[in-house]
Amino acid sequence: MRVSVIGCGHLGAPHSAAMAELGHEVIGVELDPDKCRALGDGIAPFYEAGFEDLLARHTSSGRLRFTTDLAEAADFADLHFVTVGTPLREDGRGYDVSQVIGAVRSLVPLLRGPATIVGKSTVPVGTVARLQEIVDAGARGSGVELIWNPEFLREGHAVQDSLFPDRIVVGLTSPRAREMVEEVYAPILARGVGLIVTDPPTAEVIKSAANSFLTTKISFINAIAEVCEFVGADVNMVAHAIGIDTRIGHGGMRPGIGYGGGCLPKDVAAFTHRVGELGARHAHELLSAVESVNAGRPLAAVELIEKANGGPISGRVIALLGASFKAGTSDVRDSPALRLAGQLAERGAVPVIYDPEALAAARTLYPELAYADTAERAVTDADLVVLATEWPEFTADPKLPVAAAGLVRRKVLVDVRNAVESGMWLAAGWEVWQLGRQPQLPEAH
Ligand SMILES: NC(=O)c1ccc[n+]([C@@H]2O[C@H](COP(=O)([O-])OP(=O)(O)OC[C@H]3O[C@@H](n4cnc5c(N)ncnc54)[C@H](O)[C@@H]3O)[C@@H](O)[C@H]2O)c1
Ligand SMILES: O=c1ccn([C@@H]2O[C@H](COP(=O)(O)OP(=O)(O)O[C@H]3O[C@H](CO)[C@@H](O)[C@H](O)[C@H]3O)[C@@H](O)[C@H]2O)c(=O)[nH]1
Repeated sequence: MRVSVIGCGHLGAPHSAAMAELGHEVIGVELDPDKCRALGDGIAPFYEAGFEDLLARHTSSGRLRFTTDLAEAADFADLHFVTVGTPLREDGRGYDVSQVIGAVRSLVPLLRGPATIVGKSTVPVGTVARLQEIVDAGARGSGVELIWNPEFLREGHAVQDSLFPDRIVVGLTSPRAREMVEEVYAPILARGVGLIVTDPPTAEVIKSAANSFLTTKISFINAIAEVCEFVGADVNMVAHAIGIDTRIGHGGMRPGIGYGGGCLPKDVAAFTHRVGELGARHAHELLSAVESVNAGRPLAAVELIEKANGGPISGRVIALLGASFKAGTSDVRDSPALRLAGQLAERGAVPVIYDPEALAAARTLYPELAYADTAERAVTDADLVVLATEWPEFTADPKLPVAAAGLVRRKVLVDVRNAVESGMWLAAGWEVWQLGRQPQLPEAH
């Protein structure tokens, strides 16, 4: 099939490469000329595990190319994915859907014959109905189908999640639209992946509900971490034990500094606002509590760091390992690690940040903070080491605690992601502090 992917950011770029991998001929449309050029040259404009290889393979095979010209894509493709951004509005009151509206409004008059538009951006309920009016008013003839196909991929796993999703959800209104979906995803569906076919408003709510549930689970375990601190219990053990119950499950329940990134914070904020507007009082109360727990996590981390330091941190040099919002990506949008760095700096400490992939992005966003080009340089002469993003090279490489032990002023690790294998740090003489747990001391090991 000939497909276009309009908006080649963290979702659209991996999606375009995944569509080429499925065997389609793909044209990606990206407004940003630098990003567009890099993608066309097979160079990923951001780090995403496995993406650059796939991109390079399909740009050189000729099955995947990129343009800034929407008209070229309109002429070329039969099916158009819309993957542009839906940031939070500046006043925080819901999404800014102007990129989505703008993309569809520009595309529709360019379509010369039957075509299918498949929206993947995350949008508030009611957006598809607005877009349908634009399609109905602007299409030159009949035969332009609009489908909503929310995306569930996680950054850091974008390629894998695009090619091997848990399920595919589509909101559509005609048998022809269903046929187009079945054709474009045929290789995935042939593996037995479930296709959930529903109406557009239900598809919209499914996406908002999924992200709201994920944040609820994270805030739930973080609230329990707070309880554990009061009573001297161990939140990691609690999460492990309750997760064995299959109704609860272990996935997405790692306690820590809270959720960040380009999706969960804005999606739950926008949905909370929307359910409030709708008058869904209980949903509003529930989601407001989820957000409130999350907003309190950086402070909980700062308090733990102060405890580990034995008092105020003003003047302390703090090595901060991690800047991206999670491991596996260079994305620093709404990064809890950088939020924490800001709070430490506000208290007079000197955070020195290292990240294996996100340094350039972090430097651009917060040029006023201090950075180091290696983990070793970041920890040199540090009073404390804070693990802020759970990259495996920090959590699971036994060489780091040994090397760092000889470079720091004090061997104190504060792991605000509850992610390290503490045994290797304890064995190298470190104290290990984690949220919702008692500190672990090397002599007790
Ligand atoms: N990032 C994820 O993992 C993920 C996962 C699922 C859903 N989503 C949703 O997907 C959407 C995109 O998210 P993202 O993280 O990729 O955002 P992003 O900001 O990284 O990418 C959006 C891209 O669209 C481009 N763009 C905007 N208008 C355009 C137009 N008219 N024509 C061509 N290009 C245009 C922008 O230049 C940008 O590169 C959002 O609604 C988001 O909530 C994202
Ligand atoms: O147990 C957990 C899991 C995640 N997080 C944090 O939560 C945030 C989001 O993590 P994750 O959900 O893995 O990453 P995203 O790539 O933002 O993906 C989410 O947002 C996407 C955009 O909507 C959806 O498509 C995905 O299904 C949804 O998981 C990050 O800061 C994580 O560190 C935790 O604190 N504890």
